[in-house]
Amino acid sequence: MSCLSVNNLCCIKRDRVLFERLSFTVETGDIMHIQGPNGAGKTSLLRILVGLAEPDSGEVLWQQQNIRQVMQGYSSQLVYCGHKYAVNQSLTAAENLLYWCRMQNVSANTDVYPVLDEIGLVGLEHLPAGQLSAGQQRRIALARLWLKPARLWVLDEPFTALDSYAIDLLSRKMEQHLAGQGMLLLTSHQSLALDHPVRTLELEYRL
Ligand SMILES: Nc1ncnc2c1ncn2[C@@H]1O[C@H](COP(=O)(O)OP(=O)(O)OP(=O)(O)O)[C@@H](O)[C@H]1O
Repeated sequence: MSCLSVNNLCCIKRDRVLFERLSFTVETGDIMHIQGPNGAGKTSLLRILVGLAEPDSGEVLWQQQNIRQVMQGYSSQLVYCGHKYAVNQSLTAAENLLYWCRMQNVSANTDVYPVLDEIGLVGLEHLPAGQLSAGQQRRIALARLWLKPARLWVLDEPFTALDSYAIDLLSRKMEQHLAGQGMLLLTSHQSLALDHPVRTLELEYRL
């Protein structure tokens, strides 16, 4: 049984059809790398897949049910990191993560400091996120993957702004997630260096 099924999706923005009749399934242990030129519709697709946007037609099913009908259960099994950091600039890294954990119903006892240590933010934890570099802010956003147990990760350009250490750390984290029966959909303009077979979905830029 497919965990995620995408059936006949169509997305139109400003009279331009980004994609139509798009169908695929994602099973346990699958990683799908969504590729395509700037403006092809990759972010638009991810936003539909996580329920932040509606398709013009078609449907997204989670365990055979439309995500609209099972949004609460679906969200509990999902971590979405958009291409913007979604990090509050006035809060520290730890405050951002604790706030996010509360929003996501992740255990109130969650200790974010071991995660900050693992992702290389110790020593910076007292600074507001707005005073951190782009790569450091990206690390805060990606720390969510360490904090919430979720079967499905949907990541929009997760490697952007990361240095080689952080790219390697995230790549190993992705491999662990997939080996543990997780699923991953991501966009990336960079090629992936993962010890796991990668499926690709190419979106064309349609005029
Ligand atoms: N809210 C919106 N209103 C109108 N047009 C939009 C909106 N969001 C996206 N678009 C348009 O949809 C097209 C696809 O955008 P999208 O962000 O999905 O592309 P992408 O493939 O993710 O690009 P990139 O590789 O640059 O991140 C673009 O032409 C964009 O201008």
